[in-house]
Amino acid sequence: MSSTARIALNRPIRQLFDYTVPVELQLQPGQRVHVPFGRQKITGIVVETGSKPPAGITLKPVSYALEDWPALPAETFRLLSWASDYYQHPLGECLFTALPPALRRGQPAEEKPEICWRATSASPELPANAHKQKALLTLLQEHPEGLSMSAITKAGYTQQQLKSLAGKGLAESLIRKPEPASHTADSDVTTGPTLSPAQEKAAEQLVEGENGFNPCLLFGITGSGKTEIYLDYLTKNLARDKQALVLVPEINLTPQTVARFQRYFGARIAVWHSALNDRERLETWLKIRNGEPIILIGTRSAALLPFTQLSAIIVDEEHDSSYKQGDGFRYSARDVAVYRAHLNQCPIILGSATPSLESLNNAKQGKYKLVRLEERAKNAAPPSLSLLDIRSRPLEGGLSRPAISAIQQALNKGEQALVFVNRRGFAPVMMCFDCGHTVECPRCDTRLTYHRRDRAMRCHHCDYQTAATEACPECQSEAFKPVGQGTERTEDILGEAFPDTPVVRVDRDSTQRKGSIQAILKQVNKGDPCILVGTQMLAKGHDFPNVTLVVVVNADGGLFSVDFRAPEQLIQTLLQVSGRAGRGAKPGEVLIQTCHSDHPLLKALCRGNYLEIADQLLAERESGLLPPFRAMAILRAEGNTMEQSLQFLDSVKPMTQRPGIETWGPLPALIARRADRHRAQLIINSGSRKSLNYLLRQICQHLDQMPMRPRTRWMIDVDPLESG
Ligand SMILES: Nc1ncnc2c1ncn2[C@@H]1O[C@H](COP(=O)(O)OP(=O)(O)OP(=O)(O)O)[C@@H](O)[C@H]1O
Ligand SMILES: [Zn+2]
Repeated sequence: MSSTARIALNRPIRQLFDYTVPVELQLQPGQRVHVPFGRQKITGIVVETGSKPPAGITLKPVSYALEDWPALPAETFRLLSWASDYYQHPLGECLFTALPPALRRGQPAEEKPEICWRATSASPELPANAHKQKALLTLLQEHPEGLSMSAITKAGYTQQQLKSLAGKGLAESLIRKPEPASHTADSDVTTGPTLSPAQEKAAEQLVEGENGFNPCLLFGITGSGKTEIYLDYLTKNLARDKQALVLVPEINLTPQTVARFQRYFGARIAVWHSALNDRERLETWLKIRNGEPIILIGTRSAALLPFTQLSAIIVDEEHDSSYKQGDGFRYSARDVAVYRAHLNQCPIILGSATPSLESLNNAKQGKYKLVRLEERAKNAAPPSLSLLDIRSRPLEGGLSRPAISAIQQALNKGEQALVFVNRRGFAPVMMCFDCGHTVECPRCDTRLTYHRRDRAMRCHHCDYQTAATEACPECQSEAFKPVGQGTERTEDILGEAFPDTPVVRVDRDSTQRKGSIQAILKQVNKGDPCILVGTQMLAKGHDFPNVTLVVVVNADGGLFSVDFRAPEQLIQTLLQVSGRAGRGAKPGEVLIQTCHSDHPLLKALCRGNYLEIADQLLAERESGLLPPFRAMAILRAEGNTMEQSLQFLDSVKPMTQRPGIETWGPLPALIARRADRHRAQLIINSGSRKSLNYLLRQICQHLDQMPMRPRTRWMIDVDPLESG
């Protein structure tokens, strides 16, 4: 009799599928197989073999195995199974996130030779108006080694244009073999500065104590040289044949970090982030799966890759909210990484100048070792912070006189200034001063942001946009004006105030083009006087030695939010952006404009003691029965009407009425309507993680069996970062 296997598919359903296994196939968990599913044949992953098939059903057989080894080795498989249960996300989708797109589609797990294109020696005879083709031909001629199709499209040309050239015999294809993985010769590798005594002490503390699982929270102020510590740690402790994972919030923003790692480890460094193409992903994935001694620097999803020799993990800026996936499989890469270190019995370093309250609390409870670094590298002093009350001051485009003159002084001294604005676009609101009309998104409960550069009104919550108008669309009045500050507006004001100084804007809009952030960083790092204007993109990890002044245009956004995490996030952002000042030889100054200069949180911020603030916030969380003192999950519903969403959650609520569980709601979400979906939420809290997990599992089972009205979607968010 043939045996059976349970297979996970890449489908959003909490269900596995049984198949018979032909006798000649030896299957093991984690292996990729091809299976019939309905009328299709699709890729599946073996979860269990030798399982008992349900009685009375004739099973279809597995078609074949895609390879005779498990794409997901045992440790990765266990990690993802744990995550599936912890986050209540279907196992199939969890397992498939650990595969590169090519392998999800069922392509072979091997590096494909790459098809490249080059110019032939034929003499060009192109029509005079074929400008694009001519330009493409020139590009190909400049690259005799050949260009891949993806490089050609990235340069702005189409497949059609290439085909035309090939049709005329002007371009030809060639096959380029993947380069063999080069192992770095020792001579390529340099080391960095010697550690300062304070860094030395921290580095020693990191390795003290037990081998094996040894989580450390490296709490080092901004500019204290945490990256140097990571490098030193890996140099001394990572064996030459082992793998390490270095998680970073956003790789593209800080290309210098990768460059620093490469200086130490040369070709051992690989990167993993969303801008890689399918081919690059497959290549890196294979190296990791094959156990090559890679040090992988990657964003969120790197935490799920199939390492087989993992023996150290570093999570830089561990407080950063981009570690949490916001939709689908809502995992926290930081928390998954901690669990993974536990599975591997290997050390993990969580580093930050503003650690999350979760991690600080773990340190307080002795679960993590707290290692502190309280001085800046290179003898730089921490920046001095002060509040600028703007209630009674005239503002010019959101900037007060003292802020403008501080910028002037910095520029006079040949230094750079950074102005932080928490919104992109020109202004968050357009308002008519005659009839009071404001322009709202037709699909969301939000106002449209005015983008003057593109003459557009855009919703930052859905993809809606419309042309901007000069007059009020309601009463045609000319008194139709922008209200509030966005980066574009601040950029304009600064350009007028300082006509002889370059003003560089850094936000999602200005950095969309590939390479633009690199160009910006290059300009700033030349060190000539300039003014940087930008969103929290500027707060993250940058090391600009000549920035001595940071101005925060308005700090008040997070002070009165209903989201319980808002104060923590506000303080973290303000301290991180402040930390960009005075990292070189010259001292740094930070001016924070606010209408609430007597707010205790902001006053504490100016004393610069993050631990004091964190303790205060932790005390508030404890008395409010909030995380990290409670385990929290949110059941969210999205329906065609708010009533429908609330009713749905009301119908689930009775299931949660049991000892040890508290619920809040159901209530409409902070932005109740988004892209025409009406959103409501039920917050579920428990003092016991286990009880919460058990309850969530029951809720999922119950809801999976419920006949649902079409268009009412529900999802569970465990350890949510947004609760508004
Ligand atoms: N021991 C040292 N000697 C000389 N320079 C150092 C030393 N350690 C670090 N530096 C330099 O100090 C600067 C700040 O270091 P780094 O970027 O690692 O700080 P960080 O702690 O990661 O900061 P942040 O949290 O603000 O991003 C860098 O330019 C780095 O090269
Ligand atoms: Zn919208």
